[in-house]
Amino acid sequence: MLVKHSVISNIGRLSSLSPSSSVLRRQQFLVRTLCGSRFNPLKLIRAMSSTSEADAESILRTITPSLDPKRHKGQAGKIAVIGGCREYTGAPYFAAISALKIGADLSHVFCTKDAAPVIKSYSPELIVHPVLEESYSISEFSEEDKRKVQDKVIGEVDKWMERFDCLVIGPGLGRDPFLLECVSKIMLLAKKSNVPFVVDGDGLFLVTNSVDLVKSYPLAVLTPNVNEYKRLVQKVLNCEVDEQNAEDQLRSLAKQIGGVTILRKGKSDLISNGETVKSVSIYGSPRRCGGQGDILSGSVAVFLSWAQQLKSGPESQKNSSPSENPAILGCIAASGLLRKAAALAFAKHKRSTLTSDIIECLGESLEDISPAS
Ligand SMILES: NC(=O)C1=CN([C@@H]2O[C@H](COP(=O)(O)OP(=O)(O)OC[C@H]3O[C@@H](n4cnc5c(N)ncnc54)[C@H](OP(=O)(O)O)[C@@H]3O)[C@@H](O)[C@H]2O)[C@@H](O)CC1
Ligand SMILES: Nc1ncnc2c1ncn2[C@@H]1O[C@H](COP(=O)(O)OP(=O)(O)OP(=O)(O)O)[C@@H](O)[C@H]1O
Ligand SMILES: [Mg+2]
Repeated sequence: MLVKHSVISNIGRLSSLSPSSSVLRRQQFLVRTLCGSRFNPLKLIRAMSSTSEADAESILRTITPSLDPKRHKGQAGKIAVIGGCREYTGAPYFAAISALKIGADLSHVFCTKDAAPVIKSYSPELIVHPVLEESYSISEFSEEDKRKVQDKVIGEVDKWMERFDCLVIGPGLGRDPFLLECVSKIMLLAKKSNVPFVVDGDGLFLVTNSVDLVKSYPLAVLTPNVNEYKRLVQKVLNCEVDEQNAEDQLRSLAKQIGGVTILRKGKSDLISNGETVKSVSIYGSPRRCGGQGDILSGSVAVFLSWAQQLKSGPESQKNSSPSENPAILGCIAASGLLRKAAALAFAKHKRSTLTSDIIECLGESLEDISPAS
């Protein structure tokens, strides 16, 4: 037992973990492992050192590009949100406007015809394409005409695909079967063009039922909330969510889906691509108003694009770009910034804090970490 105690304290010194609640849970799990009959110090050391609280602020500083007058419109990011239907117009708006507020140059929304005028009315900054169709609008069509409509939808998105740095698929998409079939074809197009995509909201409903759509695509990021994560774990790992062993389960899930990046939202955000697991536990806000996940998905798209630019740009030759993969960096940066902005918005608005208030604080929060000049 003495040996076990010294192993624990040495691991404690070796690991640079900060005392977030997920880390505490993990330590409790490890102590249980230690006291159990199958004590394996090597396994324990590996487990202890594999999850760490990410330094989100330092990553934000590294990947946020400077505002160079030589750069032209588009270079700071062209994002497209695929979402917005009769029921939900707020979610795609939140994701698309957050991308602009962080610093992307252009933000598009591909939504249904009904949702488009509403989304346009929220902001003249967004480029809104009323191209998606739901079953009710084609219910009288023959199978052949339905095919034609589908081809037209895909064609409209395809015209733009190569120009986008990242897609956000799912905020306010709804679950209409015809619409989701079109969206699965849009995912195939994105993969063909090597365009990264973030899957959120109803996009995760689609992917959970057809995991092959994202399997082994390294440029896919999934951002499930509690419910969406539960459904994904049940479908892919065929078991229930294990809170006591959250990091290892997340790693297995990401690995099982072929190394996609998963950002599991919660009290602490946990991020894994099947290899490393990082956490972001910066204190955000106690308000749980709807739409904060939409800010997150739009933000991941921008930061992922910036991290990827850094990796492929001249900085990478100077060995000054971070070694971590751009999807992981994008998730850490987005989670850190959202939490900072939520804290700032809450300080100002308290109980009446809304998602729009948090969006208003994105710029100030990023400025605090990475000043424009
Ligand atoms: N303004 C807009 O247009 C917005 C539109 N949105 C869009 O809506 C679509 C559906 O997305 P979603 O998130 O509402 O669906 P889902 O995850 O099934 O949750 C549904 C229910 O699950 C529960 N629940 C949730 N969290 C929980 C927790 N931690 N722990 C326990 N239970 C929890 C809770 O149920 P309740 O407590 O009411 O029983 C909750 O109501 C999607 O397209 C999304 O993008 C949103 O982005 C918001 C802003
Ligand atoms: N219990 C919590 N404590 C602190 N922060 C949280 C908590 N739950 C979620 N968050 C933060 O809020 C953000 C949005 O997560 P949430 O679980 O609300 O997503 P969502 O349900 O998809 O939101 P949306 O309403 O946009 O669909 C995450 O980045 C996470 O950091
Ligand atoms: Mg959501």
